[in-house]
Amino acid sequence: MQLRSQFPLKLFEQIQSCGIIAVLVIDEVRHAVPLAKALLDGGINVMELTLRTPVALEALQAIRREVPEMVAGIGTILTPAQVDQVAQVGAAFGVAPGLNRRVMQQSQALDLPFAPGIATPSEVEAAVELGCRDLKFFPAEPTGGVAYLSSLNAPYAHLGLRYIPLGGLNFENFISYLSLPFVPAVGGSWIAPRKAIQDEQWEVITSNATESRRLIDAQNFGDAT
Ligand SMILES: O=C(O)C(=O)C[C@H](O)[C@H](O)COP(=O)(O)O
Repeated sequence: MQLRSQFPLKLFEQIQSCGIIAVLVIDEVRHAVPLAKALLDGGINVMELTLRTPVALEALQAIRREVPEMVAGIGTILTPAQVDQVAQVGAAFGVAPGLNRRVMQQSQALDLPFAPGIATPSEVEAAVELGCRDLKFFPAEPTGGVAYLSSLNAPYAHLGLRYIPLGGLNFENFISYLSLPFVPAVGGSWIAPRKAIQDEQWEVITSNATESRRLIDAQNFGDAT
């Protein structure tokens, strides 16, 4: 079985070389641009704005306009109609906490790079059936972390699946995931928690990003492709 990445090579390489997708819950559109700049200043150029707040799509448009170096995707995509909206505003990619066949098919129809969420073997197999090679592992820590993911992937190792773990990651644990050869990047909200965004703590966010990037650079990871 030959699976193709849902992500075009350039996008995959951008995600892999950043190593971290900053997950963001944004309450006010005016926070979008300073937030994106704060992340960039700390060396993080991949972000996911979640559709948990109504301003996410407008925030993404502002970032595309004013901070074009930022690779901005959308998360928490739960319906095919949301896939349409996300593709229309030019998101770089989409993700969801879970696997929804209709959402996946719509993203394929619209050529929106999309990684569905998986946490069990049955979900992995459903994603594989839909032709997915790139998966989001969610919620990573409560499900069993690095040991669980290694076990989960073992029967599928010949398929070359790649996982982006999210859920419960922080400064202490995210590096351990990146040492797995089938993990090109991780994601999470530890760099820019919702409260820090609400309080406009841009220097804190830059410093969290810088520290996270420093931890990655201190390792010597092999090529995870
Ligand atoms: O809704 C989505 O599409 C998501 O991407 C969910 C996020 O991955 C997690 O909410 C991040 O979890 P924390 O880092 O523990 O806050």
